[in-house]
Amino acid sequence: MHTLANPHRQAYNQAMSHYQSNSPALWEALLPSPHSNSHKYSRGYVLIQGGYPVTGAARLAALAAARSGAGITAIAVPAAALAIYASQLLSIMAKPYASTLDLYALIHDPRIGAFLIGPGAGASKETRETTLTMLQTAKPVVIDADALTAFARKSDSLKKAILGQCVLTPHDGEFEKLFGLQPADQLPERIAQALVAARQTNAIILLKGANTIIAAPDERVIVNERAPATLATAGAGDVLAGLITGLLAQGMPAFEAAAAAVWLHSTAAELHGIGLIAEDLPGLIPAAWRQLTP
Ligand SMILES: NC(=O)C1=CN([C@@H]2O[C@H](COP(=O)(O)OP(=O)(O)OC[C@H]3O[C@@H](n4cnc5c(N)ncnc54)[C@H](O)[C@@H]3O)[C@@H](O)[C@H]2O)[C@@H](O)CC1
Ligand SMILES: Nc1ncnc2c1ncn2[C@@H]1O[C@H](COP(=O)(O)OP(=O)(O)O)[C@@H](O)[C@H]1O
Repeated sequence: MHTLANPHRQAYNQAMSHYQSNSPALWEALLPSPHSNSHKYSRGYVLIQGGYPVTGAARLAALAAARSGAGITAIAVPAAALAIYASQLLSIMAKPYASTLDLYALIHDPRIGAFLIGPGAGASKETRETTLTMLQTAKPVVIDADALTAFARKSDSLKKAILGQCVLTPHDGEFEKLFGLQPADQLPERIAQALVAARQTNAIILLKGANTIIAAPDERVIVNERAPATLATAGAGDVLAGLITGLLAQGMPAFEAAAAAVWLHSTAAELHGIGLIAEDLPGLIPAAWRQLTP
């Protein structure tokens, strides 16, 4: 039995033999594109849990989801925070909820294609329960930031709850809190740990860093080695989470959606160059997309 702390030699070998460097050839054919008969709902509806008092993170994620081509992006916001969210959103909708029941009613809208929870959500019991409610729909769910921390050392309960496609997007600190193990520095060990975590949770593990590892429960691994260090800036991870969710809502499979999002994110940062802040990234996603073969 492989464990995160002690991945078996076989897991190392698998890691190194399976690992592919991120490139459009691996996922380009699965990217969504609009059709002449598309309408906004058919292009994918993203629902993001918005937090309070940390409100910027969900808005950054929402901008990225919308720029990925999702037809509708909405943020479920606590009623007390509606004015804050609405004051800086135009095409993105803020959907207020006054109670947990209201929030769960928003989550059960049959038109929703994918969920994101975590950016600015607060690492609380409420966040954990909302995550479980999203997972119960069996629709794709991206679990990021505080929603990962809300399951600190509870990755078993997460596994039991994952019914559909799910992407977990930890940085090293979040990986450690969730799985109780600090990711290794060396790439082979990191890949092996991400693979074991993917198998243990039955989710895609996207372990962020200078090299980002995307590992699937069925042993597939992609490593993104081309991210510029300017991405080490507050909110860049929130943008990435929104981008993945937007691609999932448009029907892209989770492993490829994660790899494509990481590639677009790196390319957007490269196009900007020095002085990048997270706000710059969503607007550069279309230019990054245009770098792909038409
Ligand atoms: N504009 C905004 O509203 C922003 C909100 N954010 C939100 O702020 C909350 C806290 O996010 P944090 O990422 O600070 O999470 P945490 O506060 O949970 O974890 C950060 C801790 O993990 C440690 N750590 C270890 N390896 C790390 C790594 N590779 N990268 C980052 N930290 C590492 C750090 O030393 C730090 O103590 C989240 O809800 C997040 O979404 C941030 O994303 C930044 C932008
Ligand atoms: N040194 C680095 N070089 C390249 N990319 C990096 C580096 N450090 C972090 N990144 C990327 O920047 C993003 C940071 O995300 P995250 O740590 O979640 O930040 P935040 O929570 O502030 O949004 C991730 O996509 C990560 O892969």
